[in-house]
Amino acid sequence: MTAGDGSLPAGSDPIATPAVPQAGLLNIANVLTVVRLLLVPFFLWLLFTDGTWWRIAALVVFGVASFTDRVDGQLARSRNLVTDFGKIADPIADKALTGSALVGLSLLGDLWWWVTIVILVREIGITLLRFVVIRYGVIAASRGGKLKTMLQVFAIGFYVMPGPIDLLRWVTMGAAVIVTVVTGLDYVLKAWRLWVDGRAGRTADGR
Ligand SMILES: O=P(O)(O)OC[C@H](O)CO
Repeated sequence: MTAGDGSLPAGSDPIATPAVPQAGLLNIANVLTVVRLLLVPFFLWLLFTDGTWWRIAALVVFGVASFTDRVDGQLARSRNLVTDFGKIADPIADKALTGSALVGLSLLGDLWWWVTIVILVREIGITLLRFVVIRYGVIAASRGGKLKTMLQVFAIGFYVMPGPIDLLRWVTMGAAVIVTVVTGLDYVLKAWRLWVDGRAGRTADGR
């Protein structure tokens, strides 16, 4: 979505009124989203390299990439830099980062596969569901969805972090899985309501 269409209000002086700034594709929020995507293969390379210091390096890269997720959203909203590209690329970049980390950890034997599969099914399923109901409305990220992302990031961080912190790993990942499933079901309910209301609206219009 652009910041505006750049047109001037009726009757306004085109010389005295400054042009409405438009959010270009190449803005700081989108650049951070792309940086996050580019960090994914670098993170995986570090994760699969044997040794404690490589693990710490992977943790740092994962932390930086996750931090860009917080910053780009805030910048986009506060500086009116929301674009269609950002709306689509931002959640994809989030899910590429957490999804690849989960698959990487399971491939290394550090994380149970069922955890990775449950989270991936929810994330991919809800992303597809959003596209299916888009003609009836947008299912925006809920507070629960944001909490879910935060819990996933901390849980993955603890799994990447070297050291005897298994209890911390299990507790945070357990919480992440529960919130992931519950928010997924909540989105399914929202999608169902949108679908039913949308179809009812279309029938009432006679279309
Ligand atoms: O649960 P979702 O799919 O709405 O994702 C939430 C976002 O990652 C929050 O930034």
